[in-house]
Amino acid sequence: MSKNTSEKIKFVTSAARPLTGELRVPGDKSMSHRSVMFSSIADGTSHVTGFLQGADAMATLNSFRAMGVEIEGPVNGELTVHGVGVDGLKQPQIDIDLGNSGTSIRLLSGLLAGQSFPVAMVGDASLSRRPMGRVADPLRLMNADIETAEAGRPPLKLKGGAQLKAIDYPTPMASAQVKSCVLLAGLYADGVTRVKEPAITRDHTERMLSAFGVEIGKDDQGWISIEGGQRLSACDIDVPADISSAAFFMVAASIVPGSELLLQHVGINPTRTGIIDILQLMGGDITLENQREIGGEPVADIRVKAAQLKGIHIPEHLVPLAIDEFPVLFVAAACAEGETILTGAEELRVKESDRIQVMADGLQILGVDAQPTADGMVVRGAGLSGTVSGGAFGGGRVMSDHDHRIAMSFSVAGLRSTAPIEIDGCEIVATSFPNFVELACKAGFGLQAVEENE
Ligand SMILES: O=C(O)C1=C[C@@H](OP(=O)(O)O)[C@@H](O)[C@H](O)C1
Ligand SMILES: C=C(OP(=O)(O)O)C(=O)O
Repeated sequence: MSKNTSEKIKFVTSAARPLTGELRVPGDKSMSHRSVMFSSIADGTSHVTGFLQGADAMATLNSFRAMGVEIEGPVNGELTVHGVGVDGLKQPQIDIDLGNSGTSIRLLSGLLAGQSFPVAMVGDASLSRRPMGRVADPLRLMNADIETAEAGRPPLKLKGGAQLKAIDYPTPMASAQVKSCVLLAGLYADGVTRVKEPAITRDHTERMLSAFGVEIGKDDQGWISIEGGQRLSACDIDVPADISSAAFFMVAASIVPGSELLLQHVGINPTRTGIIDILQLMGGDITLENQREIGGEPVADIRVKAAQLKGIHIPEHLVPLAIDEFPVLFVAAACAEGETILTGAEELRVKESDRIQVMADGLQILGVDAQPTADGMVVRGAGLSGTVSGGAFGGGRVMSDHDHRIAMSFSVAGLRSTAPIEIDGCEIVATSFPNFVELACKAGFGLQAVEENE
């Protein structure tokens, strides 16, 4: 598959065999972004291994290069970053282009709000539709001069030169990006900045800042605190495989009878393991092996065997812990016996696409009874026997809406489809999982990436 996202690629599924073997999916996207951000503003030279060489993390990396940071690599996931210190970034000569990446633009707004220079951040058509008021609001409370386009959308313009002041900020939504934005701005603020979230979200910012020597507190009321003026000391970061990428294979091996896959070296931070909990509640056969801790993050090999899944009402407290996995969980639900109900997941509507609507549209095209709701979906599963001889999906042509996770989720649906599924707009898969087709085919998928002539 091409990494050039300007080429149009469609995926076409075909007959699969049971999925077997051992594989390592690419590095965690959230940690890859943070590894570059934090090592760039650290004192000294940091080494990163396991870095995700996907378009989103590369957008973050290129923005620090544009701000004068010398970065060697990535070569085979290895980077050497010559940190410039918290006050060493330089004004970029161009607008920073963050492509498709919400994490990049939202974390960078916090990190750059306290710099002495102005900066403008832009993105692709999808990012340009996503809400930025959620970061602009707290940053304004901290005294940042930040401008958004109409309705709080990108581009984002930071004037620079503001002396930030510390705030106490209860985030209105469960969002690690908003929490991280405020904490990173807090690094540049006078006093102690505190953030409290309505539900626990991924804590890679807190863990990785600690690894760089920053003191981060958390009290028993859930307030996370950071004192401004701290410096970061260079360190080495080993990024484990991304559980959000492993999720496609967890569902795939669960729904194809006779499958058994071992997913190696996957990050199992408890703020990310909602996918495992939900699949287990549905009857999935998933076990963790060789659990260990690497660089302050828990890691394991994950063994997944085929199982007859059953429908459940997904507990709402698991929603933020599996927030990126719902597109593929809807595919699992379509193969389960009975009804699966998702509620409390309205955040899915403001991701790279409206993941509730786009998945419901595609599932309906494939013959699945999937009803979107304001904050989730109701999916009536086909069970093991399926609609036709083991199939849970009919074939058809579905849209990814240029959303990487939707494209990969419908590829997983192809494993239990009675006819080929054609998925449009799959060049976007390169944002998080550039070698998806190669690994999927190695495991037993029938999947082809085809260049589309418009
Ligand atoms: O902080 C992060 O790295 C991320 C946080 C989540 O977004 P929200 O903060 O919008 O929930 C998640 O969906 C995204 O893929 C990565
Ligand atoms: C939501 C996602 O990423 P981001 O917000 O960084 O674009 C994702 O990868 O599913």
